[in-house]
Amino acid sequence: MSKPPTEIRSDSPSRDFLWGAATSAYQIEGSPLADGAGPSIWHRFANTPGRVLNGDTGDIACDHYRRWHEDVALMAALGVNAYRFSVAWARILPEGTGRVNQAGLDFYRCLVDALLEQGIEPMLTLYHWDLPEALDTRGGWASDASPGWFADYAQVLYRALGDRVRLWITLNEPWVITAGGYLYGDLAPGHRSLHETPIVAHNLLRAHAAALASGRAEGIERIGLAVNLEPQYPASPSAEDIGATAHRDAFINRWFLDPVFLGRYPAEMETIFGSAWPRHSPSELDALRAPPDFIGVNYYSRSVVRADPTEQPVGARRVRQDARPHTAMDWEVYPQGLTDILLWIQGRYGNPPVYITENGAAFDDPPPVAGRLHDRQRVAYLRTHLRAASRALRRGVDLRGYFAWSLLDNFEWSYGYAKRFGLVHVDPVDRQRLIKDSGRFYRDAIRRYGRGP
Ligand SMILES: N#[N+]C[C@@H]1[C@@H](O)[C@H](O)[C@@H](O)[C@@H]2O[C@H]12
Repeated sequence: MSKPPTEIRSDSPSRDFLWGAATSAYQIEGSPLADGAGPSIWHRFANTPGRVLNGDTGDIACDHYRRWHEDVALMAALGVNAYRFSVAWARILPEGTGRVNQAGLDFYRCLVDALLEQGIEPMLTLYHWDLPEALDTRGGWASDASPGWFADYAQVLYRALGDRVRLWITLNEPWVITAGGYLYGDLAPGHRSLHETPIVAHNLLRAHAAALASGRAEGIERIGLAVNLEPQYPASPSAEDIGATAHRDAFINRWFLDPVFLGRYPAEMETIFGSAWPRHSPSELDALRAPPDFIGVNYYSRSVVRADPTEQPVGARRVRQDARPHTAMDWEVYPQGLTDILLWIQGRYGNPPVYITENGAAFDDPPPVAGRLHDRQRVAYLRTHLRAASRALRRGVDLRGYFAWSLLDNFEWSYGYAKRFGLVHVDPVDRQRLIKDSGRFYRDAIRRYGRGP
């Protein structure tokens, strides 16, 4: 059995360092229309032929909607003291606004109560990509009304669960919501519009600010924003590659964090979008200033960047590092990038509290044999990235916790079930769960380092 990480310590600035696992509603729950729930854009998108690999959908997924108690027991067996999950908006408000579906609230209340009974801290993500279909027909995130819809939805949840849930996240990866759903079109709702993209991004930032304000009014004290961060490194010292790297860094890493912390967009955005970039007044920009109580960092890999005018709209492309290992997503395994991006946050935004809200890897796991699944590559990925997090901790980053992505093998969006990130294997036929070696490794790491003195 692999040794646990040798460098993670529990003497983080906050003694209640959280060791968790993360999931999202559409990726694990199944039963998307059960008990009065309305359809989401992912229910429609996945059931549209050609949108998802192998025609996979989240109609069953991990069947978590019916097996949630089993999964809470799994978490207890792993020894996690936190669990990050998302709420399916359309279970709570089937039409997106207005009528509340009590059965939806009851599901999440039962889940939260079961977590608390096991001493597991819930971290609730309000939005993880599954907009109610009813709101998409009213313009979705491109609608000027969308921030208000989101703030009202958030208020329903704050009032229903605010006495039990202490850690909230407004949006998961606004960059992916924007770029995947409205620019590149590989994610729901599948738009490909250069003009719509910055409008959506602006509305998401307005929505985050509105949900933060709504939470403050309800006495919620710890509200974060989860962002995908990918450190960018120039492929050469040439001015072209350095310039292209700065553009890609603005596009991926600073587009959303600069407005919420600094009240301004990166200067590169206007160059990237050209005439499609809207004119924002000073008051509109200042209204975006809504610093979260913590940043959720979703880290997977880095990019080595070369200038490429054919790669629009950024004019830059990632250069594959063939000499290094890659995951099944063809992402370079680069643990140092996690240390670097945590130190970047510390320096740029004044050392805010940070949780690593997602870190993990898809690999083509071997099949289970005799009740064991030896996912050695994932064990190595976790060990090296936990060490990378520890290096940032030792340099004063206010790191409060680490959430492995993911608890379960689950629905990987447009890849369907072809990409598996879980600490726990989910049988594709009967959905039986089996803790992988990586889950055992994580459990040992938590035992040895997570709850220490
Ligand atoms: N791809 N990939 C894995 C993982 C995805 O499954 C999550 O839903 C997202 O928050 C983020 O993209 C990361």
